[in-house]
Amino acid sequence: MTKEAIQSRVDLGELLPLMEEFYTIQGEGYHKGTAAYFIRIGGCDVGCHWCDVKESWDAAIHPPTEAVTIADNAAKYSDTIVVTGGEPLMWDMQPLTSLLKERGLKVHIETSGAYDLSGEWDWICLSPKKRMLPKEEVSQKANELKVIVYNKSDFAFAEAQAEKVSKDCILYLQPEWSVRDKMIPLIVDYVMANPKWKISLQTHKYLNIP
Ligand SMILES: C[S@@+](CC[C@H](N)C(=O)[O-])C[C@H]1O[C@@H](n2cnc3c(N)ncnc32)[C@H](O)[C@@H]1O
Ligand SMILES: Nc1nc2[nH]cc(C(=O)O)c2c(=O)[nH]1
Ligand code: SF4
Ligand SMILES: [Mg+2]
Repeated sequence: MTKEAIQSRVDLGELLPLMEEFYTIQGEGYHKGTAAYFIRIGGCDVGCHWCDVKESWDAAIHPPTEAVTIADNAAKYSDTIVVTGGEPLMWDMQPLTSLLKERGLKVHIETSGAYDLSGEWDWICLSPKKRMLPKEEVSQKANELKVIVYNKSDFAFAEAQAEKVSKDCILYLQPEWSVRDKMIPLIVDYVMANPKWKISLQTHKYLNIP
């Protein structure tokens, strides 16, 4: 395929810059503890300074991979698939998610919501970022809102984001990993004072699994 042909198939979402895929336990949020196959798509320009997957940011270093190959492979491992990144919504997720749904799989996304919603999802985890606020449609359709708490100002940001989600959306505060010892006590106090929120921890890091 020529460079142009590859690019036009990436633009259609038929090829996706695949960084890695792995079978593990969902560590975070509502589905934590559930075995799931993770598909990590490269490319993100949101620029969180504490991002734990900065190697994902440059899409150009991740090979354009057939969505059908990704779906066929994922189906061998699990009935629950988590599409993450990078920022998966930078790409058209319709081809990949319809291939996963055709195979009878439950399809979840981890997203900042900074790009328009594409794809068919059984579960949307929205983790909004101040630098690039979520699109309204993603906020409205989110099943869980997972706000990362790096400093005290993130509580006010979390409340503002909670105004934009549906009434059924489950609300989580998750400590940023590098400051967890400092922020966990503040999050504990905040959740006890504001019990519409729950705590989410990156339990996979405590379990030493991917
Ligand atoms: C790496 S991101 C990829 C998906 C998407 N770009 C997003 O931010 O939602 C996956 C999840 O990890 C969270 N995350 C990333 N770095 C983190 C860190 N250092 N501490 C806690 N959570 C982090 C993100 O907020 C997001 O919920
Ligand atoms: N086990 C595990 N759970 C996760 N939940 C969200 C993750 C992500 O990076 O999107 C993640 C991850 O990287 N590993
Ligand atoms: S939006 Fe997600 S992948 Fe992008 S920098 Fe932030 S945490 Fe990392
Ligand atoms: Mg992760």
